[in-house]
Amino acid sequence: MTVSDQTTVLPATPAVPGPGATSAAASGPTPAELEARGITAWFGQHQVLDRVSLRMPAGQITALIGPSGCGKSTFLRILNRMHELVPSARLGGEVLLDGEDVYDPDKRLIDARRAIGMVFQKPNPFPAMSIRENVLAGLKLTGTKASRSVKDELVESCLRKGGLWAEVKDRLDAPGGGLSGGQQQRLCIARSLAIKPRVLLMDEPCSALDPTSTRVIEETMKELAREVTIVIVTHNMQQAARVSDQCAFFLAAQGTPGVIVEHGDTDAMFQRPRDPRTSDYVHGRFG
Ligand SMILES: Nc1ncnc2c1ncn2[C@@H]1O[C@H](COP(=O)(O)OP(=O)(O)OP(=O)(O)O)[C@@H](O)[C@H]1O
Repeated sequence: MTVSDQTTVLPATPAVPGPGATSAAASGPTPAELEARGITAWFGQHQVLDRVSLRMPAGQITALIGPSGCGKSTFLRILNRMHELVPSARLGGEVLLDGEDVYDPDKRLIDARRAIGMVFQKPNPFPAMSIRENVLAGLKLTGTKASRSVKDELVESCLRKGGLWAEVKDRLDAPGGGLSGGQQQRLCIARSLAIKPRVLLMDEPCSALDPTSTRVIEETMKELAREVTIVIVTHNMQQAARVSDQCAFFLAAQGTPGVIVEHGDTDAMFQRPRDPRTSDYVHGRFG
């Protein structure tokens, strides 16, 4: 996906701590396993994925890698039902969150988006809102009431988890738009965490950032993986090798939909790939 999604980040993650959430900030969410089974996807008549299956283990970081246009972002957006926002989009297959069908017609869309948050390529805080208001935006959007102390606790805990607290704790009322790009992205991560997702999807979250900010976000991701399963799309092979536990290599041969060529433990994928196409890709020989 080469465009950021300014309008859908909050509707994609609109959930909030439950009623009476006095320990909302203190109690951590539990990471969930996500499993895609036989995912096939289309935009109109254009089929972009063909029977893609992948298990993304709880509490681990799974990196989706592969050349441009092979369907990584589409796959990611299918995981939290954002694909269906595109009018021409269709899909087949199943997505299971800890064994429960994310697309079950009896389940509410909001629950899927609550459990499976998303961070986009381009940092997209609400620029005029304060840092504090940005973190709490999910609560505001859904009209959930919480006491000042609960909100304070939530703001601090999410900013700490996002690796931003030390840099902003003395200016929580300053506008989010005044932060650097890397800080804005960490603010977006904190905002996603405020609704306590069990899985966090990240679509090239560092591609607009400098190397220093990138490393800070990578450290943040590794810390977060203890409490939220992470699935990241990245074009940066070093990043995939540094942060992920598992990798899935997507490829779409000329004129055919994307498939997963190989997936598994990241070290093995980089050091002993089974498929020569994976070897060529991870060693920079194409893509
Ligand atoms: N909203 C859309 N409408 C129509 N076609 C789309 C849409 N989004 C993506 N596609 C097409 O689906 C295919 C897969 O795109 P996708 O963005 O998922 O690939 P990707 O692997 O994430 O690419 P990149 O690495 O460049 O972001 C491409 O052919 C793309 O043109």
